Amino acid sequence: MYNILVVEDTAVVRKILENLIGSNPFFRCVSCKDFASVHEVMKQNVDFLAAVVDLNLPDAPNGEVVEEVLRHRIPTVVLTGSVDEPLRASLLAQGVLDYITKDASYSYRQVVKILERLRKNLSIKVLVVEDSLVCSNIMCNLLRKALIEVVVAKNGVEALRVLEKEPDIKMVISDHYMPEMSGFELVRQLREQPQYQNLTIIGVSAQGDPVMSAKFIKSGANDFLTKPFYQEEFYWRVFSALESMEMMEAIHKAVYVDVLTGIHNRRYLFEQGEKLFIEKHKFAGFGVCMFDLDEFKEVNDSLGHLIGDQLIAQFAGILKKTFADDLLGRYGGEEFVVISTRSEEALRKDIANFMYTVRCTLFTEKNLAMTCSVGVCFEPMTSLNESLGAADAQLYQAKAFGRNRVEPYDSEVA
Ligand SMILES: Nc1nc2c(ncn2[C@@H]2O[C@H](COP(=O)(O)OP(=O)(O)OP(=O)(O)O)[C@@H](O)[C@H]2O)c(=O)[nH]1
Repeated sequence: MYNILVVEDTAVVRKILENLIGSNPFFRCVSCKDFASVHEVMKQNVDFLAAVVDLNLPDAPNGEVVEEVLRHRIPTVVLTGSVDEPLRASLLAQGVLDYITKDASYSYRQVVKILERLRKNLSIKVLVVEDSLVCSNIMCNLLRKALIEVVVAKNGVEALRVLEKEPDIKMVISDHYMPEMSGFELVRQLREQPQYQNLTIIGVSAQGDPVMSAKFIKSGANDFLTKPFYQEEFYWRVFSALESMEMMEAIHKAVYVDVLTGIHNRRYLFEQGEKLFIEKHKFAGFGVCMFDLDEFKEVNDSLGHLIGDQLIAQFAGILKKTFADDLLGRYGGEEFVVISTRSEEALRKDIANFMYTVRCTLFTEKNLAMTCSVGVCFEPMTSLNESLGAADAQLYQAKAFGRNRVEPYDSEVA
């Protein structure tokens, strides 16, 4: 739960903000109606994710509250009746994150949108690639003020090294003119590699070359910024690129992830499995394993489907942990498939470990002892479907031979 400080003297506006912010399950609203109460709250050393403050309060008519909140290093969004250029410049110079005019109900939803963005930013890491220290510092400070973690590189070569070391970087903001490797070249090289297809890239360059933005976007960047830029433009371009990225992640999850277990679904398994099958000659091996819980129907029938669901999810969790380096998916109800490109020996060892773990585990709150059967196909086949069919036939054998075993029978994995 994140605390949000709301400072607003008009009761109606305060109520609207309290309702909008309070209806977000991640936020707890702490509201103050005047400057005096802000002082009191500040004495309590509460951690605030952000503050939404009215510029003019009866006991602080000249924006003193903004200064006070910023002094406590709280990211601040200012609410104001109107804003002209001198006010805008002075607010931004003070270090305000953004300002919103109270002219429509949309404004208040925009406030919540910014707060929600700040919350999500806590788990975002951005790489800034820029050879000019001044420009790099401007961008880094803006990103940090919006609670984004920042790493820096001075050119494209360094950026590639950083990205390899820190795979959790979600976005790259890159200048073009840099020694050793330019921004275009960096974008081009990144887009050639499969692991960087979903990386969000914003190109940056100074005015002067009118086709620079087109060149950046054609090389694979998602957006472009011309230096010098306004703080607002920087933030809204970065934020909207992050939102597009998150939307794509959500769509990907809806299409490819099984809701109950959180592991990949059958669609993903087949799509990725086909790719691996085509390239199987490049790998140490190609094994297809089919896992099925034994006498699982009995659990549903005696304890209900909710316990059955918990059991399936727990079972999938053990699979995920054991076969972390392989392609794993939920094939059907309580059937799971692992497609491995590791050596047969390595895969056999992990199947044996998995069987051991399942036998030692007590499942769900009912402490159920369960077993599973496994069908494995290590043989080279002419298609993925044929490999899956062979593994399925072996699974059938494992069930027929009494369950709780691996087929083809092997003393090491049984
Ligand atoms: N709770 C729950 N049950 C599921 C789900 N998907 C499939 N099932 C149930 O899984 C059970 C599978 O039963 P069977 O195919 O007879 O297999 P089994 O009882 O495990 O017996 P063997 O496989 O022969 O050892 C059925 O009762 C399905 O309704 C699910 O998502 N949640």
